[in-house]
Amino acid sequence: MSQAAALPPRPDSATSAASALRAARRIVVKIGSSLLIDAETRRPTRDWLAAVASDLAVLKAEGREVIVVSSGSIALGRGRLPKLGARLEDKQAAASVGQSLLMAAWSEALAPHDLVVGQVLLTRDDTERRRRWLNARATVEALLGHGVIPVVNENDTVATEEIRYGDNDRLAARTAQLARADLLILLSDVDGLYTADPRRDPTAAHLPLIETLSPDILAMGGGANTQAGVGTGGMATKLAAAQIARSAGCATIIASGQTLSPLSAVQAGARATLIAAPDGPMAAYKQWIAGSLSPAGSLTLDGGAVTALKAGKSLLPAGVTAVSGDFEKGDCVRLTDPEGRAVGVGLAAYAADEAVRIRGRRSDEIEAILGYRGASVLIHRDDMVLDER
Ligand SMILES: Nc1ncnc2c1ncn2[C@@H]1O[C@H](COP(=O)(O)OP(=O)(O)O)[C@@H](O)[C@H]1O
Ligand SMILES: N[C@@H](CCC(=O)OP(=O)(O)O)C(=O)O
Repeated sequence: MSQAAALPPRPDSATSAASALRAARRIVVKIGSSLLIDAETRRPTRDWLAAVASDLAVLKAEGREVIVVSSGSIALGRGRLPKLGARLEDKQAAASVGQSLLMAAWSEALAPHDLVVGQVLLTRDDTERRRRWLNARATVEALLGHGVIPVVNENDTVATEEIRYGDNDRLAARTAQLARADLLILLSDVDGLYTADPRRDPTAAHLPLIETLSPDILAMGGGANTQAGVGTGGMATKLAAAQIARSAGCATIIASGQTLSPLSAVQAGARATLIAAPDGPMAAYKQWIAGSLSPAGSLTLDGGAVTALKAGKSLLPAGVTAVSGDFEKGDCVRLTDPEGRAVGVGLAAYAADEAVRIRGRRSDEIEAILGYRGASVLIHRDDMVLDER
């Protein structure tokens, strides 16, 4: 078998946001524009930032590693250049100006705690293409290794619609996956998930613990929401993010950022929603597969195979159009769609040279081609972890 990175052992399953936060060792905290930026002045909310910085410093002092995913570049940039219009290049110019203001605000807030920040700007390709993924992961690891707090945002200055994550909830989940964090915290203007939008339905009930992201739960997120013109999230994107995080074995907390020290508040038991990480031997096994640092090769799938995998099927040789790398039977391989986008990873039931010979062929031809009767699938669904999006 090739080098599968051992995931850090996960803490015992937490059943509340407070216990999940107390147990977490690598934490991604996502902070939305509406919390960071005063809607009237369009400047950073400095007192709030200072209080959050103290919270982060406490976590760091406890030996936890923290990554911040911070929105706000576009809103801050627009605050500084109010004449900018609505064209893509205006938004990108706003992001360019605002991103440096954003980093300055974080740097200033964390400096009194002797904490250094490192700017990490990602586009979707950085988490979907293997080489860039490994590169981004190595950078984040190096920053954490030096005690730095990475401050991540989408690279809005160059990202166009086709290559955007689109919202920072998803970006934060991808960051948690990339960094193999055990906890993702989404700070919002609401203290968790309710059975319906609490702004519209006063009878909506708060849900403190979600163990399975069933279609019923996902439907509670409704559509996207935009507050005061400075945000693009909404509950739907938070649930989508939690789903991505879960696929990487990471729990998610949705909590209110509207108090001065939101992280201490959660740790002390403030109301929040915990979306627990998956449990059980299969989840642990899949986590181990997903944590495999260096897949030894890759398989390109046709569109039909991608659809079949998403429907829970195993990968048949017939759906594979190309094989690359030099992997052995049982090695981890990366799966990509016809456009080269990552679909997931899995353990190959055949070595690379055999996979080359049986790709595109029917399962009942395998024996005649290889001269022995092997598995009827190239990757069994139990040996596969798909990227959720
Ligand atoms: N089921 C739900 N539970 C909680 N909030 C919901 C729900 N459905 C919709 N929402 C809305 O989502 C909002 C949070 O999203 P948003 O303000 O876009 O977040 P952020 O700016 O933090 O990314 C809440 O203020 C609430 O009005
Ligand atoms: N990357 C963008 C933020 C996108 C976003 O999702 O914003 P928000 O809903 O405020 O978290 C920016 O920095 O302006």
